[in-house]
Amino acid sequence: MTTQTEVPQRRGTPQDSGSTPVISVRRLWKVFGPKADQVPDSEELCGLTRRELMDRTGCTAAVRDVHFDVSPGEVFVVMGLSGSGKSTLVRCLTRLIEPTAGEIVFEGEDIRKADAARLRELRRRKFSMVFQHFGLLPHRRVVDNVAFGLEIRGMGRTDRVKRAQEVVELVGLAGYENSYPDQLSGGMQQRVGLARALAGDPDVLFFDEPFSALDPLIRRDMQNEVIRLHHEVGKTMVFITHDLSEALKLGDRILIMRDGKMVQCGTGDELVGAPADDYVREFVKDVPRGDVLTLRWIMRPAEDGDELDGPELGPDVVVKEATRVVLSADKPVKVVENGELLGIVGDEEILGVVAGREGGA
Ligand SMILES: Nc1ncnc2c1ncn2[C@@H]1O[C@H](COP(=O)(O)OP(=O)(O)OP(=O)(O)O)[C@@H](O)[C@H]1O
Repeated sequence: MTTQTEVPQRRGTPQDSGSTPVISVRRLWKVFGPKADQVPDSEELCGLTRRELMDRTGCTAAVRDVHFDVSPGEVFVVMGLSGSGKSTLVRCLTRLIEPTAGEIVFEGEDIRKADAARLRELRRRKFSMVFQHFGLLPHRRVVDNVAFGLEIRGMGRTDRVKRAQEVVELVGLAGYENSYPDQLSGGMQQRVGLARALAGDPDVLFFDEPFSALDPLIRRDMQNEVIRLHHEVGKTMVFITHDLSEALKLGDRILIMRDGKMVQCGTGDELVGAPADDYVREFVKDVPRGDVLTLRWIMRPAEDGDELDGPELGPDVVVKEATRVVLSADKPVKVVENGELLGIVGDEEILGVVAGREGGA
């Protein structure tokens, strides 16, 4: 039996692709094991598979030559199967794990050069993490868990309780301020985790498989919660998951990893419409294509004889949302961007998606 991957509606992409990246990663390596730092510099060792490298040197290359940029306000998802290097990669970004080689620039600052004091400062003020195992302090009430980071920063009690109260309300936990973690369900505990991460008003939120331990309905609620919060607070987010539907739902862009290497980095429609290889193709094969592909992927050039006075839609409209307009129009829909006619879409193209005939995967 094949299961269809659920793909809820993606929201609009907020990132401004022309802006300076918040995080910029170049040639990043993390190798565990003896003489790890020799690996990235050795053409011969770099060419080995993970298994061969382990057999030859006893080293595991968890992250291999990864590069990407994260734009301000973007939700950037790192996706891959267990052991593909997601957690190691994201922990390298905040130097919870020391990278072996490569460059990580955060808001213009070379993170690899930061000393211990600067790293502490960055972790307190600029980064926040939300983990799968919520990491709440059991003997502290919700409000004091949320205020914990502010306390460490030295904020006075009145101010930190006021701020904690605001974020408790923001994540929908008003009324539970005085509860203890073990009095809350898993989903609610993770809301406390979210509130705690937001309390210090960080520049980037890192999520390490935060919802993996939650049951599917709660998980869906929490995904929607992240989308809502993202709309409200507009934070840059880096989100690890092994779940494609979660990646497609949350991610403006998705980096797919395999064996420590990046296989493809792109928007959901790029991964589905133009998978980089068979590995990605296999990943995305059960995605309902009409939910992800946009008109850009299915339009055809206008030809002589096409009637060009039909309705207009933009190229980034998702096929599912365009279906009604296209099928009810008696002329092809024009795909127009900045006044320029890019192509047309008629019943044929829409039905092609339904039948899985359009190009790409
Ligand atoms: N401290 C370590 N020492 C040696 N090898 C490690 C260490 N941490 C991770 N690895 C190895 O690095 C590889 C990547 O691990 P990582 O935990 O980053 O993957 P992941 O994609 O996050 O997997 P999961 O979803 O299971 O957490 C794995 O082969 C893992 O065994």
